[in-house]
Amino acid sequence: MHPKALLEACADLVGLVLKFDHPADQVVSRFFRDHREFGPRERATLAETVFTVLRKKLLFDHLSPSGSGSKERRMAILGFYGPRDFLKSALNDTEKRWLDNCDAVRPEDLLERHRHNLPEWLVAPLKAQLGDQFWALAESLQQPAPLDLRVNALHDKRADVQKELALASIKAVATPFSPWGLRIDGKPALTKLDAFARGAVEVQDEGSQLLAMLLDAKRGEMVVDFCAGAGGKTLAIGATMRNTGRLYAFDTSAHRLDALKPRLARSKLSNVHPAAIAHERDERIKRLAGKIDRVLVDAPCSGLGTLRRNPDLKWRQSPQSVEEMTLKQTAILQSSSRLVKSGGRLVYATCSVLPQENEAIAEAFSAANPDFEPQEATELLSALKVEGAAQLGAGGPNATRYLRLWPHRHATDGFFAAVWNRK
Ligand SMILES: C[S@@+](CC[C@H](N)C(=O)[O-])C[C@H]1O[C@@H](n2cnc3c(N)ncnc32)[C@H](O)[C@@H]1O
Repeated sequence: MHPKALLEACADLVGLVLKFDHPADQVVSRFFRDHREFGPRERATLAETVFTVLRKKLLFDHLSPSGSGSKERRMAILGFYGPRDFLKSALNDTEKRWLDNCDAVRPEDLLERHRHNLPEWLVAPLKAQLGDQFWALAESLQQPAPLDLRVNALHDKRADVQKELALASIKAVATPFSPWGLRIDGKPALTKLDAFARGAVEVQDEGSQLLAMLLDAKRGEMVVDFCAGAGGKTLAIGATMRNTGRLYAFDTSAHRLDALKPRLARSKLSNVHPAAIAHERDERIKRLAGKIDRVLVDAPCSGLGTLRRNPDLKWRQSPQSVEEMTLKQTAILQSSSRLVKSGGRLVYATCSVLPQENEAIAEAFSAANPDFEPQEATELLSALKVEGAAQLGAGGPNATRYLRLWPHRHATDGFFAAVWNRK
């Protein structure tokens, strides 16, 4: 495709995404459905360009007024994903000079907000937690996330799948913490691979894999994945149960559970029972009260730990939306805890980096429920032979109690987990 046409398409898509009417990944998918003319490479350019614009929006808002053409076009030029000479062949002389001037701006001459590209309300709680490390986090949140796979340990060995991928010219390295994970170079078309079709691999961030491990579900148990969504963690848990026992996958969104079905078919798991529930106090939950060995609550959250993948969230969330989320999280954790039988395990997890959605929810739950004994999450992972598990804790006074994963420290999304055993 001609560079000029591709840049124009990038500008159109930037314009659509910056309306913030819908999540960016949905806007991008819809654009591709409506424009079948783009091949895989052009799609990659389009998607990465808009995601770069979202990641560096404050910087680009600062640089773009000095340029010419529409705002969408200026933003698309600044965020363009591809070789500079290819981009320049789509620009007029004025735009080329402007881009050279923008490229020459030195980071040290920029204001802080143009370097971290985060909304102010998010900066304070992150600095309070991280101190100087805040800048390492801010930098990592402006990069694309790596592509992680989970090998279905029920049928395949990680080393074998790694060799199989190498034969398809896909370089994959073992993830440092999860024994099931492979980290891929680039973004190859995985769905065409036999390993994908037969359910040997699923796309899943290493951090999500560690959350599923923490539940430590065993053969023959009764287990609930309370907020199962499209079942990323459900599939990992079903495999640790060696396809035995009963694993309920609950979610209030039947639509999300529908996306679990083809994945379940590929995985060959037959112990998973997806069910849409009306809300966290659904009749089904009451009937199972006190009968479940292990419950995972992968709670709905702000998603602010996934900004590498969903950079629009930093512009779509607000202190109010986070506050509303915490009410939901408290209610869901309390209700789902009723399922846990005596001696059973409860895991609360989020992909947020905010203490309000994490430690605050866990501590309030512990205070209100003395029959649930907090466990040391990193010690549980050490016992499961996760190498370097001690590095996965929160640091400070709760060094081992909570799992706290960070993009800049662990190369995973930002995740939190708390674990209790019921007395
Ligand atoms: C973080 S996502 C789950 C992701 C999923 N566990 C995975 O690994 O792919 C949170 C899920 O909670 C669901 N949810 C929201 N409110 C709920 C409720 N009251 N009870 C159960 N699930 C709920 C949402 O529909 C969403 O799918």
